[in-house]
Amino acid sequence: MSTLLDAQAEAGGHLAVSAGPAGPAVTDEPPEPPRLSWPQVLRRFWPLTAGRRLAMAGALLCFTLAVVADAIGIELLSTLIDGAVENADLDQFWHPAAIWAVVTLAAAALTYAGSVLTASASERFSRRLRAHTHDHLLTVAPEELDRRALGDVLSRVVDDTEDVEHLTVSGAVSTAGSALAVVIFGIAAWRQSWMLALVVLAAAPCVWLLNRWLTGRTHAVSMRTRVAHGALTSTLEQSFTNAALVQAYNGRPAERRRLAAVSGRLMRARLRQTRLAAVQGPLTELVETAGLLAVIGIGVINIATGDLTVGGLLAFTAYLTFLYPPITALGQLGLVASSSGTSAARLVELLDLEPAVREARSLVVHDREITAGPAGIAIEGVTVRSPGRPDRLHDVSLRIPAGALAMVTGPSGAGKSTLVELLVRFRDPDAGRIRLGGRDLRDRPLGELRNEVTLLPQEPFMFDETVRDNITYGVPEDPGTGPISLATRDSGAAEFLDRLPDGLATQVGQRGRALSGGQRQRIALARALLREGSVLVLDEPTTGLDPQAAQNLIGTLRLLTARGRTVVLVTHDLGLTRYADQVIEMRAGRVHRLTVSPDAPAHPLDRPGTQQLKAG
Ligand SMILES: Nc1ncnc2c1ncn2[C@@H]1O[C@H](COP(=O)(O)OP(=O)(O)OP(=O)(O)O)[C@@H](O)[C@H]1O
Repeated sequence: MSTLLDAQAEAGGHLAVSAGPAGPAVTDEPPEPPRLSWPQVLRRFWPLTAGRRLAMAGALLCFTLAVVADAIGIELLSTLIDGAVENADLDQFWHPAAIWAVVTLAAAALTYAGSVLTASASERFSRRLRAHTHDHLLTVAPEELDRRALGDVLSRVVDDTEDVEHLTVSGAVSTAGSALAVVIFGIAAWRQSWMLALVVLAAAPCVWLLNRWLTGRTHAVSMRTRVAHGALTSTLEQSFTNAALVQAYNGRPAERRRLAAVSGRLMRARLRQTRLAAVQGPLTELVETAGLLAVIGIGVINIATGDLTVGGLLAFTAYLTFLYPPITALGQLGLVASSSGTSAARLVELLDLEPAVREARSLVVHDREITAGPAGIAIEGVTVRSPGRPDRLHDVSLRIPAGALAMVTGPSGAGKSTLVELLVRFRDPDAGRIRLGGRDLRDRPLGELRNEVTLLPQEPFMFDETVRDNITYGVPEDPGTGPISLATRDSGAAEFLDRLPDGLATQVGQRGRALSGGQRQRIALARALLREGSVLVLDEPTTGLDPQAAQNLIGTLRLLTARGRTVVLVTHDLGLTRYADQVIEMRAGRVHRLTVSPDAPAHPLDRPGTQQLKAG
């Protein structure tokens, strides 16, 4: 199987770079995908708002009504100034004041309702998008995920989904709300005095243009911040996951330099971002103050000519204060759209990764008569290509009878793990086919196939749960104590379970750190044995086992084959091959030699009377 070192070297990754004498070389970040425009983001992600659109529309309605209520409040301010204040008459105070209080209360309630509705829609959208992305990534070939920096993948699933939400749900609602607020306040101001309304509306483009100008500058910096942030996460992730190697090889100084380099980039980008943000506030305030002074100046002239009342002028200044926030928000729209558009592109890149294999379009069974047949495996002319390199497998044909114990051996890189990947359909062959019980693997529902063919991977993967949870992983219903005891006995796990502090309830820790390598191996084996599929594929299961445990494992596997299960075991341990019914020796992607024990079960497709199936 290709190793981590291979994968990292291929990806131009951490280890490859750190090997150089140049010191703190920093990995090149993969090029960022081109940013998506807002309409593109909406087209792509709008379907995920299904079921939330009513809440979004409700929120927009609430915000709009709140703006109308605010505009009525401003009108009432004008009435109060020109009536009660101008004439010093308390009688003219109570009625408008009461209405104003009610209207303000209504505006507050509407704003609250709008915020709650938006949050409910946006949080549910985020949850759905994260689940969708997570689910999709689990259909992608595991090696495709291994190729990428984990930190970067996590940042896309956690952070970029938030940005996409912003553009699709909360940002969409608030932008529509801001646009409506500008229209409503604009109309209300126009009704008071068209001349002052023109002044107010003339100031609006200035605020908008200023924010747009700043946006362009901020975008480049925020991109740099984002990239530097991703590099920092990846560097930390690689340092920590390779901590044992770093310590054993005195790699701390190199890691420190690497971290200093990426941290420095993040620091510089953040400082630039802060400087720009610090300029934005005062500049906006300057333009707003200029607008306010213009309104007051022209207002004073209008009051002198009798075209405007003091209340009217106060109303205008209030309109200005209410108008600028939505105008500013609209001006910053470009920034939000561009930074979220970048996030969306990063997310779409993950979502566009092709699943390793596809469900069959038609699950019609062609070989009806053998669907319930034994789980013999027929590998027919299978080739797996690797661009620019020799074929990983080349025209391999094999038959493994149901109930046989087949061992696959061969030097490193011979194609053993590639064969395993094909049997569990982590990928499909580029040519040829594999049949199980007579049916092409591609014609079976994936779920059914994965229940039928159990894989024991080379690496004993562990979740940070209890031993029991790890053993029963992937079993739909709690199997109960009996089958678990049987699996732990057959795998040899029972031997050490009693010595664990809480037996089956012991927490195994991150990646099973609380267990030894051999213990992890046996728990993984128990997990595989607990599953009831008719084929068991084991990739180097004896690594980490002592000779006695390896012998016991063979005994267990022989028990399984006696019960009719087919076992394919990849091993470098040639001492084990004498227990096999078939030994398949691979070399350079081809079957070099096939040794069949005389006692080996016959393949169902080779039995007389089943010849027609070969044609099917
Ligand atoms: N993801 C990959 N992309 C391209 N080529 C690959 C990939 N993984 C493996 N290979 C190549 O395919 C060939 C077969 O690799 P494979 O992992 O199947 O060998 P193996 O016999 O299992 O080796 P080992 O005993 O070291 O695990 C090798 O030449 C390897 O470099």
